[in-house]
Amino acid sequence: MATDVVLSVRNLNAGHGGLAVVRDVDLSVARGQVVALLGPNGAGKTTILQTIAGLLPAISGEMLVVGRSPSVRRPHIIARHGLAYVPDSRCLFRSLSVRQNLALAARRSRSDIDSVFQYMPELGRLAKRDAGLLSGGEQQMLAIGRALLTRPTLLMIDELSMGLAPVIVERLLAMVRTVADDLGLSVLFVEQHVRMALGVADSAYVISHGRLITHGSAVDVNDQIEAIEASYLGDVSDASTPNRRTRGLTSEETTG
Ligand SMILES: Nc1ncnc2c1ncn2[C@@H]1O[C@H](COP(=O)(O)OP(=O)(O)OP(=O)(O)O)[C@@H](O)[C@H]1O
Repeated sequence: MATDVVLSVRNLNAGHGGLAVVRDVDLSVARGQVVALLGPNGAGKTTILQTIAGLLPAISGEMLVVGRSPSVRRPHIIARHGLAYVPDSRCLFRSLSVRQNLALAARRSRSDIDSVFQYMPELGRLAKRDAGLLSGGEQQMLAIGRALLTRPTLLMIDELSMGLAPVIVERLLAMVRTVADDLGLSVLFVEQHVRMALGVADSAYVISHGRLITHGSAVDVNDQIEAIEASYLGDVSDASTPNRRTRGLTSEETTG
């Protein structure tokens, strides 16, 4: 693996209970690159992230994640070596305060909690509030802040926009881009708001029914997106509000 590649996935077949839902997927993320993983519900995006994180076994294929091969027996190893994964459930300690949630993450890395507040001043003002009382956007910030305190080389975020209004998603995406640029962090994120995602990403992968249908620079994928939606992803004009999971990709034009 070239040193500037922090994630390399080749011919990945992955799924649940030995049944493949993801087939022959190739994917790579370079150091400092922000990469979007796009596709309709059920396409296999979460399965890919979970397999990369070592939470699901790969059926076949090769993966190097921050220089290591993920192992379901020891997923903490790649976490220790620089992978941070923010699942769509966010997994916060709801009865602990914002500061306590951050302190737990900062313990091992001895990171400075205040460095998170620099990027997310709202969280600083809410430091004493229980995580369970935060709004959805604030919870997502906390989940990302907590991940950043582990000083990752690669940050993976699943469904950043889950339950959030588009205006909040836009702010969070901009914040993620700024952090990536400032820290030289690589980011792989799953996002339903396609055009917003392409607005901040360097490159993107689009999957449908478990297969990669295209990838390229964000500009190139954006140029093809209408054809991609029409050919592979179905009509998005019936996409529901961004607060709900939708059948197709959510287009900002359809959600306001
Ligand atoms: N634990 C599981 N056991 C069996 N099948 C599963 C499990 N989790 C997901 N699947 C199936 O695997 C396929 C891919 O699901 P996955 O969650 O990876 O898709 P996704 O692209 O992340 O979708 P979404 O955008 O809705 O989160 C779906 O058909 C789903 O029903």
